[in-house]
Amino acid sequence: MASIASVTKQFTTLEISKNPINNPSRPPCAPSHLKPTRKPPIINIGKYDGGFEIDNEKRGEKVYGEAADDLALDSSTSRTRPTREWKLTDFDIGRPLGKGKFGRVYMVRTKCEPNYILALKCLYKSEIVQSRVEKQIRREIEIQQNLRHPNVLRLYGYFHDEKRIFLMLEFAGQGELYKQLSKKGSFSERRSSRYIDQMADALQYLHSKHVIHRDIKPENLLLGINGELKIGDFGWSVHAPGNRRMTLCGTLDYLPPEMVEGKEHNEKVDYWALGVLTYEFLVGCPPFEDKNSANATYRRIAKVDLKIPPHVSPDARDLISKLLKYNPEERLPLSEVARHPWILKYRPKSTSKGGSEA
Ligand SMILES: Nc1ncnc2c1ncn2[C@@H]1O[C@H](COP(=O)(O)OP(=O)(O)OP(=O)(O)O)[C@@H](O)[C@H]1O
Repeated sequence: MASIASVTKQFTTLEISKNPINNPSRPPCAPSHLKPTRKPPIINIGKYDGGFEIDNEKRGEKVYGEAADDLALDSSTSRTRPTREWKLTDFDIGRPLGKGKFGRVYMVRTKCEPNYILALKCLYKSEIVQSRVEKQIRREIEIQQNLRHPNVLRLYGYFHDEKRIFLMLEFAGQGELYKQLSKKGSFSERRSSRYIDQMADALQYLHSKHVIHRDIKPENLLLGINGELKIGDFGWSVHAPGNRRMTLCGTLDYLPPEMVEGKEHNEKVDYWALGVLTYEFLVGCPPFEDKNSANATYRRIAKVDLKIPPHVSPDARDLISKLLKYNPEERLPLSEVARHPWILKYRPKSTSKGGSEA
């Protein structure tokens, strides 16, 4: 097992080469990965000063966004280098935003002017080593740090101390999409269509960068301050320049037939997941869910045993069934998803795809 010192060394020397992620080996997924536990340890990253809420106009603070490249890592060169060294004392620590498997996420504000607000994710190195996910976390950082898209959560940089790794993330002001879906049960056709439009755009961007996400599901989606969708978790993604990968991973309900059957797969796994997501938004549960057993779900996926409830509109039904095709090559390409009547019907005329009037 790797030592904390070796993880520290990895993060000290983390640099982005021209082809950084050419060996995305991952330990075979145990069933526990397919059914993630949601009981992370409680970890403190330091003094909590009582917190602050966003009130940008009054305080003159900026929410860390597209224009905040002055604080981000400089990726203009092939070897990404920090434009400055960050440390915990550079931030005022605000309210906790949530807990993950390896640590807590806090809203923070940079002490230096202008006062940017962002999310600081703290990961304990000992937990990472214990769970043997060093490579996975490293890959997640390498991938996410190089992505720039309005519907992909930005990772501005990272720093670490002896015990912890801190990720400087774009602040997603409206929190988790999953929570809203649980609260509402399902989304309207308009809202679902707006999200799927943004997802398709983000996935097209990722695939153009040879990144396959492989773990699209509501739990991995956040919402920005204007309700725009943000893909926020790259823990299972791979950088696959022209390669097909054999490893089985992803969330059970979102696995495509080729992965269930242990076959090779490519970026079209994300097309399938987009179909599952569309269904779950509209219906409130994933299409092949079988609460009796995982095997029953696998069987339903392999047969593409798809039953769409009658309340789903014909256009949405058409899109779902064109994405949920057994043969990956027959799945509707993302460029055509963007032109599908169900997407065009709800796309605002004048605005870009970035926002969502949920
Ligand atoms: N950038 C962010 N902006 C706002 N809230 C966030 C942000 N990142 C995370 N959160 C909140 O913090 C919680 C924990 O996030 P984290 O990414 O650590 O864990 P997770 O995605 O729930 O699980 P896992 O540890 O399996 O990745 C999220 O569920 C979310 O509520």
